[in-house]
Amino acid sequence: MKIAILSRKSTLYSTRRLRQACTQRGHEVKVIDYLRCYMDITSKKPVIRYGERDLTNEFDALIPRVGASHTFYGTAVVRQFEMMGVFAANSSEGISCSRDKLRALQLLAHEGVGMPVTAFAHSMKDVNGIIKAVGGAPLVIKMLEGTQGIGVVLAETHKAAQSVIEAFMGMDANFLVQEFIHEAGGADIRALVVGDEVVAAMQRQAPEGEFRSNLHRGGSATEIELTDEERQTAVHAAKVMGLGVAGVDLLRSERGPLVLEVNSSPGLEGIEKSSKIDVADHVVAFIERAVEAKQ
Ligand SMILES: Nc1ncnc2c1ncn2[C@@H]1O[C@H](COP(=O)(O)OP(=O)(O)OP(=O)(O)O)[C@@H](O)[C@H]1O
Ligand SMILES: [Mg+2]
Ligand SMILES: [Mg+2]
Repeated sequence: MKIAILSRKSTLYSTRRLRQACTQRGHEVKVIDYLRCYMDITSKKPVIRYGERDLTNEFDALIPRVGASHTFYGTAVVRQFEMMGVFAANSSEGISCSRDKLRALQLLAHEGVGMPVTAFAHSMKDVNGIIKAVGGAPLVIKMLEGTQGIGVVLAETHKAAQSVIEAFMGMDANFLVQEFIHEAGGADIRALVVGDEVVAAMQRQAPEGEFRSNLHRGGSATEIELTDEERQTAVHAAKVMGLGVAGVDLLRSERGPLVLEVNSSPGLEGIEKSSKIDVADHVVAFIERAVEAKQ
């Protein structure tokens, strides 16, 4: 097969590993900077160009690695390839869906995927209302644009919750308010879903005195064995988002696994190193099966 990896940089760990896996499994592979793809969307036959090159009939399959800051353009490029009949490991729909965090959580909840009790509001008049909706303090407040744990705040008292929520509202920031899962103990689980199964998992543990387990906040990754329920929850969440490849973040709670979010371009470095599993190989094998089933 001819496979395109849509990525801004061929030197990134995940991009490198995916490229290696394609080659090792006997495929031709090219890394394409999706921000340099341009398209004629008006012609009857979709066209996609990359500098001087016409990519229109070049590839059988696509591995999108669209960065969070380029969702809009990146998904347009993926959509253009899809309209040319190219199989995408993650569809443009799936990527868009998971990137809109609020919408994603609403869909997951609707499909019965467990998650911390989550609420959002717009008006200052409803501050006490949303605090009550999630069961009162302690609670977690998250800015929707945040990443790597930045913009995630633990408010331990009602007063603290009120003032942080009012401050976010005053800045016109988009945020949600969430029940604090105390028993997670500063740890979360990343489950890497490929197709219908969890192929690798890791636990991330926050350092002493911190509740956020993000590796960028000093968290540490270790191997972990998931329960059947955790596996099923992760696979179900990826399915609801419509993603073939997904990093599903879970908390362990007294009422079972709770999903925090679903990532469409999960990083491979932390998880491959801590689990010692060749995740990239699983991704390419999944693409082979999907393309074969389509023919
Ligand atoms: N409701 C919660 N109860 C307990 N701990 C939580 C809760 N929500 C988040 N955490 C902890 O805080 C960390 C960061 O939260 P979250 O993953 O939601 O935001 P983020 O990492 O900034 O966003 P992104 O994953 O998109 O980069 C989680 O990994 C988890 O350890
Ligand atoms: Mg996170
Ligand atoms: Mg994330």
